[in-house]
Amino acid sequence: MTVPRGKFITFEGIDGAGKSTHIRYCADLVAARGIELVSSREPGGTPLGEKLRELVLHEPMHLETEALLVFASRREHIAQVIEPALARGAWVISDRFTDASFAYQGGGRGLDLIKIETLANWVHPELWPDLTILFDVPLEVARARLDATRELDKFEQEKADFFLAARNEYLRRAAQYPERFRVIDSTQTIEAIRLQLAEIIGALR
Ligand SMILES: Nc1ncnc2c1ncn2[C@@H]1O[C@H](COP(=O)(O)OP(=O)(O)OP(=O)(O)O)[C@@H](O)[C@H]1O
Ligand SMILES: Cc1cn([C@H]2C[C@H](O)[C@@H](COP(=O)(O)O)O2)c(=O)[nH]c1=O
Repeated sequence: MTVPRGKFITFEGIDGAGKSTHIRYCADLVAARGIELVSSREPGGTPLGEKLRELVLHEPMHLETEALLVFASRREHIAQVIEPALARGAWVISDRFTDASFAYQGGGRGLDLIKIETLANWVHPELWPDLTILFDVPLEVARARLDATRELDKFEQEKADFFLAARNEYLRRAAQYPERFRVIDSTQTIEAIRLQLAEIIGALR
């Protein structure tokens, strides 16, 4: 008997938008349907990917090196985690994927979007998420949430212009791919966001 392929769901948003807060909740929604759920993140998700994450988040580097490293981490993540899980019918929720490269390396750092498109076509020509949930929030709100919590990494220390450009690129992609993206107004309460998420995840078959 052939197993139906699993669903690939990605969570996106600028740092502090609130995506990580909702991953466990969505994972539980999926698991409650009796579906195997794999929860992962980028950069990272594999032992090598986590080493690359440390470099990307903490070492200064050329913007193209940064782009190449996030795609190297992604290649490993797809080969070791995402594809095997989808093939056995599991659903995968990844905290970020290639839309983050468009937003951060493209929007934020100003890397030519054609180069990111080229890397995406090389690394995952056939694979795109079935659903991308974009947690959208004004920069001031995201910053206030971050400042209240932890020590900031290299990206989180970027200036307002970086995040404005990253947010704009996310919104541009959401408008370009409306069939894949769902945009959540992340200034709402956690409870209100959960209600929306339950509807979105519940509709995914
Ligand atoms: N809707 C919300 N209302 C109020 N506070 C929130 C909301 N969502 C998240 N928070 C709080 O904001 C902080 C940042 O949230 P979270 O870590 O989920 O953001 P994130 O988008 O995953 O950030 P990063 O990408 O940097 O990991 C946390 O302290 C969390 O409790
Ligand atoms: C996948 C990906 C991520 N980034 C950046 C975005 C964030 O600042 C960090 C990841 O940290 P998080 O708090 O776990 O979300 O990495 C990036 O610049 N490019 C990417 O492709």
